[in-house]
Amino acid sequence: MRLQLSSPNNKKIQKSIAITGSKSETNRSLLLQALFPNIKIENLSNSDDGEVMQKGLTKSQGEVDIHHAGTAMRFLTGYFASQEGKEVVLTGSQRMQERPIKVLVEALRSLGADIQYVKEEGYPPLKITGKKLIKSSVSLPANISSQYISSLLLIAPSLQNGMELELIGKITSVPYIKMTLALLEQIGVQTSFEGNSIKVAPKEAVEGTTLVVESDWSSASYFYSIAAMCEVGTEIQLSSYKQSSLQGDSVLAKIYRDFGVDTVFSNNSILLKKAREVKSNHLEYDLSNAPDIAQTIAVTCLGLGIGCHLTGLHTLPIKETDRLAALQTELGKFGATVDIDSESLTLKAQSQLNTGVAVDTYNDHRMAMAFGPLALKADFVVNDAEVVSKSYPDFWNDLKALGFHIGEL
Ligand SMILES: O=C(O)C1=C[C@@H](OP(=O)(O)O)[C@@H](O)[C@H](O)C1
Ligand SMILES: C=C(OP(=O)(O)O)C(=O)O
Repeated sequence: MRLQLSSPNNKKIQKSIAITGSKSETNRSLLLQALFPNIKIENLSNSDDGEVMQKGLTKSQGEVDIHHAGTAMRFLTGYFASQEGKEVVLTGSQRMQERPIKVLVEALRSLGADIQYVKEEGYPPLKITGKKLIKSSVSLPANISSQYISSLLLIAPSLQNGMELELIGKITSVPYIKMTLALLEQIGVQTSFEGNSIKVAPKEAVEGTTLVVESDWSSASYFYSIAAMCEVGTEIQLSSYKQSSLQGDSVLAKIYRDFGVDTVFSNNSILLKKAREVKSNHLEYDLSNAPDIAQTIAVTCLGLGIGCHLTGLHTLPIKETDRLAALQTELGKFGATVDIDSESLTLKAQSQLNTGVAVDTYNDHRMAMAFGPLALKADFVVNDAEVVSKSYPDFWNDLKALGFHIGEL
């Protein structure tokens, strides 16, 4: 699906949008529910990633295909490895077969798991023969993906002795690890995280608990970007959010103050208010704790003619696409000068945007969604726009509700 995007007629937007549940909280909660059936979940994500996770958890034999969902791939690897009697081949899209999983496989093997590579060593698909895992101590590198750590933590309470993890090297995407631990605490599991050591106590059963999934903060980022590019006086209300979030991307409320957007928390929602014009012409952020909002911020800067230097982006090359390369190419189509290295991106401030651009999305929902708000500044085309369903299927409809002109080509 190719979409032609152009700006709303009125750039002082006043609207409310309900956003689907966090895919990260959803996929953790679903796994915990599979282990402890007394758990109930509210505000589940309607995303593709949530759906493949839900479906995957119902299988005990044969092939389980999780498409592009990194969390489902990593979390189900730990789950199936620890389920005696289940035997599956866990696979995903072509891109998923290029996203590394060796660190997790080695860690699980050291706990006694039986996992074989079906094709290339270190990458999905995986043949997993579930076993009762007896050991409880494991150490693993922590600088590649926090999802490996969360995968282990999620099964930890179901092991007879719980788990002790030693994290090696600099820990990346830390808020996602803390989110996993917080959800374990919510179901009554004892955990501790000190320095590079995490401990999780075993738990035989969980009393009836309801996990209420907060809406997705990474999805909210696109509305922060819209508010930033709109006229002063714009107010966009998003639900359901809370001030003490488990999601690291809630740092958006702080970051977007630099773009003139204030956040007011009230009654389970946030109000994004474009309160003032931006004064800076260069901004710098370390996003190692919030990698999923890097694309949004880079595009906001482009739209506002602000230069930026974004660091802590070492995980971007192994996400849905190589996001550093993809950003350089697609920002470049609008005339931007972008330098990248293995962990950073630098965008030069510029005031003019090229027209007649078609943005490619590389099977990456965030490439499509990050560029969407830029229609406030220039008309352009988005290729393969349906990719948004990975985390936010209603994205284009919600943009239409804000007044964006969106037509299928
Ligand atoms: O645990 C999670 O839910 C996630 C962790 C992050 O991945 P990395 O830890 O690989 O950076 C993030 O990018 C991803 O969208 C979701
Ligand atoms: C990196 C992402 O997803 P995952 O790793 O779960 O595929 C994302 O949603 O930006």
